[in-house]
Formats: sequence, C-alpha cells, structure tokens
Amino acid sequence: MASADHVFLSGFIKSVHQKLRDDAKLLGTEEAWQKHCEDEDGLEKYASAMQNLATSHWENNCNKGLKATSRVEWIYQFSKKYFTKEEIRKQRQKEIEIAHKINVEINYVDPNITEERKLQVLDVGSCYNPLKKYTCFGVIPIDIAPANSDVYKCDFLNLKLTPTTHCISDSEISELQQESFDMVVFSLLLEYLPSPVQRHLCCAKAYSLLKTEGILIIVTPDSKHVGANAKIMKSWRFILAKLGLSRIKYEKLSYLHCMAFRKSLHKEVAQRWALLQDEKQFFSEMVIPQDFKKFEESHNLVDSKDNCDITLFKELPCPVE
Ligand SMILES: C[S@@+](CC[C@H](N)C(=O)[O-])C[C@H]1O[C@@H](n2cnc3c(N)ncnc32)[C@H](O)[C@@H]1O
Repeated sequence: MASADHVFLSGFIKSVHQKLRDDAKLLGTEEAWQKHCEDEDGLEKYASAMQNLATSHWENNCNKGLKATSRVEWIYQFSKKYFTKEEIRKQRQKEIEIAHKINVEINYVDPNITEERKLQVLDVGSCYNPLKKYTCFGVIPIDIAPANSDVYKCDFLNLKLTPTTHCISDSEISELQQESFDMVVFSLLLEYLPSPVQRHLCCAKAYSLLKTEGILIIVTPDSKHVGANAKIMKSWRFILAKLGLSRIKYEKLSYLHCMAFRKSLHKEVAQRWALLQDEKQFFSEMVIPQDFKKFEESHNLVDSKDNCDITLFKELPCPVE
C-alpha cells in the first residue's frame, strides 16, 4: 500500500500537469507556458516532489519490476545493446538496402563507438539526473526546473541550436550544437507539455541535435494494456518517421511505453516507411490521451492509497477513435 507521502506527491505532480493543460486551454499554449516557466516557486516545488517521488518511492518500492523506476534501466539496457552489440550494424545494413532500392545515395561515416568513448547523452526534462549512475554516458541533463546542481536550467522549447559549439554556463544552457549527441532522452517529458505542437517541436529539435545513427529514446506513461492507446503510439511512429527518425524498438512495460527512434542515414530512408502507410489510420498531430479528456474526467484526480502510481501513470482514458 502506498504511504501518505507517496499519495500526496503523486497528487501534487498530477495537479501541476493538469493546471498547465487547463491554462493552455484558457490562455493559449504560449502564454500558459510562459506563465508556467515564470512561476519559480511552483517549479521548485514540482522538482523537489518529482525527485522525492522517483527516488524515495519508485526506487524503493518492493515491486521494482512493475514500477516506473524501470524506465532508467530500460534506457541503459537498450542503449548498450544498440551501440555496443550488433544492433547498430543490423539497422545500418537494413537502411543501406532500402536506400539502394529507392536510389538514395548514402555518405556513411562510422560513428566510432568504442568501449572507452562515453556516449554523448542529452537528457531533456532530467529533473534530478537519474542517468548519472551509468558511467558509459557523458550526460548533459537539462530541465526548466533542476532538482539539483547537476542539472542545467534550460527550456528545451526555447533552446537555440547552433552549427558550432555548446553555450554552457555554470548552471544554465542557452545553445547546443547540432548533430553532437549519440542519444537524446525524453523520459516522462512529452506528456508534461500541453500541446501537440510543442511535442512535435521537441522531436524535431532532437532530430537536429542527434548525430546520424544516434537515437531518440521516448518513455511515456500508460498503465493500460498495450492495445488501449495503440493508435496514438502508431501515430507517433508515423510523425517521427516523417521527421527522419525510424522506430527501431517498442516495448510496453506495465506502466510505460518505451521506444527508440534512430536518426536514419538519410531522411528519405525513414520517410519511406511513412510513405507506404495509409495516413488515414493515424492522428495527424502528436496527441496524448489527456488531449481527449473531458473537463470532469481530467479533474478526477483523487488517488486511493494503493493506486497512486497507476493513476499517475495512466492519466489516460481511451481516446475517441
Ligand atoms: C515527469 S518529470 C520526469 C523527470 C525525469 N526525466 C524522470 O524520468 O524521472 C518531467 C520533467 O520535464 C521537465 N520539463 C518539461 N518541459 C521541459 C522543457 N521544455 N525543457 C526542459 N525541461 C522540461 C519538467 O520540469 C520535469 O522535471
């Protein structure tokens, strides 16, 4: 059974997400986002609650395999498999064959992944830098509300991308260099953002920041069965393919969808999959189940003592299909 503290933190986190969505409906996305980012006190409380929830409750929970703590382990395990085992070569080979079929020329440069070289990782919406414990990663953790001094303050939506260097001060980042990361991580990030346009912008930025053959990892909560939000997950795959990111791994854990998207050797190779699909079967935007909620449903935030993780990681009734 969840403790009172666990229930309180869960409820608080959900209420912040809900308030942002409500404000976006009332004020418009941009104004709501600006207001949200200016509320330093609120952001600080959220950061502390999120860190506490993740480190004191999820990580210490006896049902570890079922809890959201497994997101961090999933990211580590998949990236290890992709970069150091056969996976990257397998995907490359597949793409070279597709490129050949569609007459696209590939100028392939070996990414030179060795055991010694740390993988350059951008963790967006990192909060407390949960990937720090993996020594194979050279992580740049960013957040609008850093929970500790490891994490740089930065709004990814307003981050400038440059062709040359990063611009990093002691505690803030204003610019990052394009094509400089092996991996970009969105762990529980996209559903924080109230609009599909913002989610799409984040994915497009991730594409620009990744090196060719780099991967975007997306972890998003959902405690429903795998089919319940399948149309949404398929739509994300479709939209990201059009950006040049091919989905190479999808796994549904009890509370999460875990996905990896590879920046293809050539944009047209990733886009080819999208071209072969019937567009009508997808949503045209990067929607999340909360986007379809009616007001009364979205304000039913009460947790019982033992289901607070489920409601936090669900937040999602089945969308209208
Ligand atoms: C639910 S928390 C997830 C924290 C962490 N990634 C994890 O898996 O435990 C979402 C985080 O994303 C951050 N965030 C939301 N929008 C952001 C943006 N535009 N730029 C940077 N961080 C953002 C929030 O401040 C929050 O810390």
